Amino acid sequence: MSEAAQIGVLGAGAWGTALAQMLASDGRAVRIWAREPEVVEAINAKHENPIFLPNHPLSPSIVATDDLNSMNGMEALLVVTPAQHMRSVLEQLDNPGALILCSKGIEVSSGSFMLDIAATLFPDAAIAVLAGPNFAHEVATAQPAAATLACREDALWEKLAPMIARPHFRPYHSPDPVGAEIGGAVKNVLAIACGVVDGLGLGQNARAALISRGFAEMVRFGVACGAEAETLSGLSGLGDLVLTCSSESSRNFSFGRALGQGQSAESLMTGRTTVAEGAHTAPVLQQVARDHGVEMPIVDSVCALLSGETEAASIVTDLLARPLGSE
Ligand SMILES: NC(=O)C1=CN([C@@H]2O[C@H](COP(=O)(O)OP(=O)(O)OC[C@H]3O[C@@H](n4cnc5c(N)ncnc54)[C@H](O)[C@@H]3O)[C@@H](O)[C@H]2O)C=CC1
Ligand SMILES: O=C(CO)COP(=O)(O)O
Repeated sequence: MSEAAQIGVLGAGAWGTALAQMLASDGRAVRIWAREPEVVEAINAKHENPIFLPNHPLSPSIVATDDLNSMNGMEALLVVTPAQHMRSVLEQLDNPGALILCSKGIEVSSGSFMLDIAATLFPDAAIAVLAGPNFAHEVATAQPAAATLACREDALWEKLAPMIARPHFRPYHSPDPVGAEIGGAVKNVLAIACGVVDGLGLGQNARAALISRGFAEMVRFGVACGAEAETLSGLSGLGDLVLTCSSESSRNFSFGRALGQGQSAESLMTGRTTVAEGAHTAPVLQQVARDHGVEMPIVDSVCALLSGETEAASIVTDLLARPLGSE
């Protein structure tokens, strides 16, 4: 029997489950909250999560629960719900300990970043952001990965880093949680655009151009929202952008690819159990960017495609037809 868990994971989708497995890879006790009773049952009885992370055996030191109350009072709690559900889940806690935000998105109903939601709900809590180029299935199989663990206070980094670091998972400190979370939220929308280009068969040059110009949008937006440009050049910004824009393992890239191949956004969203965060974030990102006076033409194109206002083929023509200017 292992000791009581000091670290918890809120949300047992692919990423929450993979993080729990990474944390438990040295036998440490980890408690994970799952929304679905069948996920709780499968993790506890069979040490697997066939719904959200199939074919990955899990450590028996991971204990799942459907009781949110039992997630209070832990030393650290990784928050890994989809962005649109983070508020409603966190609202049910009253004393969650240090929060490590791992969701990548902007709340549609309020235009809020995850950091702002968590800080409003728990003004006294220590809050960090964990973000980087990290596909769940690779982290779950202990393939090497690195991520940004961003928090303003050095003391919090010193407390959390040894709780999170494992031989195959290396966190790097950043003092800029705003930048770390913006990189993760924006890259999902840009990955949809890269998927569209792939689905249309437009080639590698076009994709590299989109990644570079998308990164310029990310930096403009981030800096306008108070991020450091340096953070956006790191793991949680450029690193995650490159990963997500280059692989069919990305749900956002695959979503965009299907759009590029002619499927509608509506049909791709219907009945979906896994999350393509960029599809939710795109319109609210566009709005927040406009509020800050920031131009994001690639994000605008993704929004037009998602709303059915334009077709996949014409978004690329429209981008190429923009007035010529400096890089
Ligand atoms: N999968 C990955 O490789 C990575 C995912 N992320 C981020 O982690 C977050 C979670 O994504 P995944 O774990 O991949 O999810 P997933 O797509 O594997 O699973 C969907 C999740 O949504 C939850 N859910 C559905 N309806 C809900 C509701 N009403 N209230 C609360 N939860 C609800 C389900 O319980 C499940 O945990 C996202 O923001 C994603 O961008 C970050 C890094 C890597
Ligand atoms: O955030 C991720 C990798 O860092 C996962 O990307 P997708 O949500 O597009 O699968």
